[in-house]
Amino acid sequence: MDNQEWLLEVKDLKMHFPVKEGVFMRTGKYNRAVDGVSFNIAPGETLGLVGESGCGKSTLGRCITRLYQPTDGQIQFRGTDISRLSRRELMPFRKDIQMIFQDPMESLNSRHTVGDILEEPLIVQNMGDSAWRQQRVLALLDLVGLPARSVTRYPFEFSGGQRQRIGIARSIALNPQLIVCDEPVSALDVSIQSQILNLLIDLQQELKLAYLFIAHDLAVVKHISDRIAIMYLGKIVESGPGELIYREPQHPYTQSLISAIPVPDPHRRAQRVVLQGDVPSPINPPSGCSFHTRCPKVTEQCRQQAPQLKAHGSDGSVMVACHNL
Ligand SMILES: Nc1ncnc2c1ncn2[C@@H]1O[C@H](COP(=O)(O)OP(=O)(O)OP(=O)(O)O)[C@@H](O)[C@H]1O
Repeated sequence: MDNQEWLLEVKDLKMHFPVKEGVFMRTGKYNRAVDGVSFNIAPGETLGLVGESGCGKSTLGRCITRLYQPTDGQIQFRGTDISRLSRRELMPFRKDIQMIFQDPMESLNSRHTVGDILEEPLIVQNMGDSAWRQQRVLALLDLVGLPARSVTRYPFEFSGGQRQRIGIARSIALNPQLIVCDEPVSALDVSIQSQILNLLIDLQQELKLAYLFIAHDLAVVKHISDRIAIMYLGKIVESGPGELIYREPQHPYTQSLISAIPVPDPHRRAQRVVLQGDVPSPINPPSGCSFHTRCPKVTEQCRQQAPQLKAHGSDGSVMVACHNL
């Protein structure tokens, strides 16, 4: 894949939050929310990023959109490392990388009309005159399946699914190339989830978008992802083509996530991999392989030595970090 032209190349990315403790709120320890993550996304591709709550998915997404300044590592967007650019230097990239949030109510300004919300990014980026922007707002509403009369309404007047459509309309307003979708359907009713997922798939084809699609549930990313990366305690433990990850999960953690997806097949259910204990804290991650405290296949080597991602699977397209393969 060396000749591939990637849209996004993330290299050894780290985001360590200082933990303030004691009466003097001194910083001694760090929360290693993202602890050396590397992956690529091609133009128009969807990478599904899956892991339990607290594994660092949102933090990773916020680093890529540069809501956070990462502690270390690189974020190459179309060949430029944006990980350390200043606010001003980031301006030309802002329109290319957008984010959709889990809770549209929190991310949409409730005191603004939908028209104002959708026009705002166009104004910030100095795009067109007022008449052009009004047309653009109507076109955006049409793209996400909302009626033109929505422009004068406020976010609270819409249902959860409709509000997420507004969030999506805002994210595509500036014709981005990459959208970080941070659990965009997790807060929605199951019946609405597939409508929003289908909308995202349609928009991707129409607008040639690439997605980093974050979810805690493997079932949600199944239909939308070309490739999937599994994250555990700040690190990617397995990544590869979605279909292969579902069919032949290699890492014991991926196997446990796959086996937790309800299937009507009693044979599959019998193979359920149940993990012991809770996810350790990213402030004091375990030595060696950070999954070893919950792994059913743990060995002495796992306790002492952190495994590196290595190529596995029938065609070598799956990367897995496990000593026992
Ligand atoms: N702004 C912040 N300041 C300090 N610590 C943070 C901050 N944001 C996240 N963390 C910590 O970083 C770790 C990873 O959190 P993050 O929200 O990225 O995980 P997540 O996988 O997205 O989980 P969830 O699905 O619950 O949002 C957690 O331990 C969290 O407490």
